[in-house]
Amino acid sequence: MDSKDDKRNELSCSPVYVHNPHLDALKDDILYHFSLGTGTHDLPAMFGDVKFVCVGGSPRRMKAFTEFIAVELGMEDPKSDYPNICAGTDRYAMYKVGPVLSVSHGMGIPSIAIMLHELIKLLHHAHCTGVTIIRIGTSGGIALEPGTVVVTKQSVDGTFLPKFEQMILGKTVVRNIDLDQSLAEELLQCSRDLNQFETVIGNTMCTMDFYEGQARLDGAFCSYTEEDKQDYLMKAKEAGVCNIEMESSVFAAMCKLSGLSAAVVCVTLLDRLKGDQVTTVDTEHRPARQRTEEGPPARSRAPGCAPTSPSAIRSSAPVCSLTQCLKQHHRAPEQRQTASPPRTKTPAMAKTATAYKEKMKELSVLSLICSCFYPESRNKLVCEFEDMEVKPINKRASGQAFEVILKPPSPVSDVSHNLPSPPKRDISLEDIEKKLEAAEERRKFQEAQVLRTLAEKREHERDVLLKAMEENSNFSKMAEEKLQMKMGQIKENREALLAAMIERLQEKERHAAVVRRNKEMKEEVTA
Ligand SMILES: O=P(O)(O)O[C@H]1O[C@H](CO)[C@@H](O)[C@H]1O
Ligand SMILES: O=c1cc[nH]c(=O)[nH]1
Repeated sequence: MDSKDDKRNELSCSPVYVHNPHLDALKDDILYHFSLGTGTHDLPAMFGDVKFVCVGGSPRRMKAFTEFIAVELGMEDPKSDYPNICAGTDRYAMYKVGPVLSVSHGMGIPSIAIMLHELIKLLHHAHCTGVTIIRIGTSGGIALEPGTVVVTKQSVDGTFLPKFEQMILGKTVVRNIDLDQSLAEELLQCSRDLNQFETVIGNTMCTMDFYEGQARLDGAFCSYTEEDKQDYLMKAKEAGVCNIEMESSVFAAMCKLSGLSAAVVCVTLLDRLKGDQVTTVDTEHRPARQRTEEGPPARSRAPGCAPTSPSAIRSSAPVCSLTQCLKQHHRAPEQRQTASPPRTKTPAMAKTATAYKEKMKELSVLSLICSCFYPESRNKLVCEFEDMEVKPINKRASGQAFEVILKPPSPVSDVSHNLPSPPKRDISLEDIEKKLEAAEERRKFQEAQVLRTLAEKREHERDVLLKAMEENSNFSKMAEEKLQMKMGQIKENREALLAAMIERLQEKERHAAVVRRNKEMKEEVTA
C-alpha cells in the first residue's frame, strides 16, 4: 500500500472532532438551526451511517441532489418522497439517502458557519467516522468559459492570501484553510477521465459580499470604475484565482478543525472579465427527470445527459459527465456482490480490491456533486385548499409533519370577503343642528372634565409642595436644635476641661510653694 492508501485508510475510520470542553457539561445539546437535538432525537440511529455530506447554498438544489443520487445509487424508493429532516425550521434543509447527507447552507460565511457548527456536532454526536464533505456551489469565473467546473486547490481571501480571519472575544484569530489536496486531485482526475466538460483546478477567492466584495459594477453602490475592476480581477488571476464565491474559506477552516476530508467544487456561471449580471437561468431549476427523459444528442452523449442547447451545455456539463462516472463505477447494493470491479484509470485505486471499491464508492458520490444544478420539482400534494397547499414533508417516528404553503391573495377572494356597507339615508337641517348641539355639549362636557382634572392636578401639586415645605422646615428646626445641643455640650466639655486644667495648675502652684518654703527653712537651719 502506498502512502496515499495509508492516508485513506486512516481517514476512513477517523472520527469527527469537536474541540469544546463545555459541551461535556451540557445535558442535551440542542442543534437549534436544524431543529434537532441529542435529547429529542436518536442521532446515532439517524445519522451514524453517514459517509458523504454534500452542502450547497440552496435548499431546492440539495433536495434535487438527494433525489438524483438516490436514483444513481439504486437506492430510490419510487413511492417515497425525501422528507426534509429539518422540517421543524426553515433555516436550513437536510435530506438523506443511504450514506449521503445533503444540507443547504444559505449564502455567505456567517450562514454556512452556523450550519457547519451544528453539522459537525451532529456528525460527532452520531459517532460518524471517515466522513467526506464537499461543497457544491456556483461561482463567478475569471477568464473561464461559463459552465467550467473549478475544483478548489486553495481558498484565498480578497487580498489573495490563504487565510480566514475570525473575530473571537474581540481578537482576530487567523485560521488555516487548507483543503484535502488528494480529494481535489481525485475529483479532477475523475473529470479528466470523462473528458466531457472543462474542469480546472485553481484558487477560489472567497468574499463577504456578492457585489462590491466581488468588484461588481451592478450593485446598489459602487465607487470604482470598470478599469479598477478589471485591474483587480487581473491581479486575482495572476494570483491563481480561477473563480469567486462566498463560503469556501470558512468551510475549509471548520472542516480542517474537525478532521473532515473536504473539497469545494463550483461551476462558473459567467466570466467576470466580461460582465457582472448572471443570466444563466437553468442552474437551479431544471428537473432531473426531464434530463433523463430527453433522448441523447447526435454527438456522444452520456446517459442521463441533456441535449446541447447553448444554455444547457453550460450547466449540464458537470452533471452529465459526473453521472457517467458514477454509472461506470457504482453498483446498486443488491448488484454489488456479483458485479465485477469497476474500471478506473487512477493507479492508486488498483492496489487492493477493498481500497479500490472504497475509492470507487467515493468517486461515485463525488461524480454526482454537480447534479445540484437540475433540481426536480416534485408535486405530491396531500390536499390543496383555496389559499394554501399542504405537503407531507416528514415521515419520522416522532410524528407527521406538513409544509403549508400560502398562496398570494387573489382578487376574487378579496371581493367575496368584502362586507356590503349599510344603505345611506338623507339627513335634514334639523338633524344636523341637533347633531351640532350634541357635539357642542359633548365638547363642553369634555372641556369641563379637562379643567376639573387640571384643577385637581394643581391642587395635588400644591399639597405636595406644602408637605415638602413643612417637612423641610421641620427638618431645619430639628437640625438647628441638634446643633445647639451639640454646641452646648461642646461648651460644657470645654469649661470642664478648663476648670480641670486650672485646678491642676493651682495644685502645682501649691506644691511649689510648699517645696519653696521647705527649702527656705532648710537654709535657715543650716545658716
Ligand atoms: O451557489 P451557492 O452554493 O449558493 O454559492 C454561491 O452563490 C451565492 C451567490 O449567488 C453565494 O452563496 C456563492 O457562494
Ligand atoms: O459571480 C458569482 C456567481 C455566483 N456566486 C458568486 O459568489 N459569484
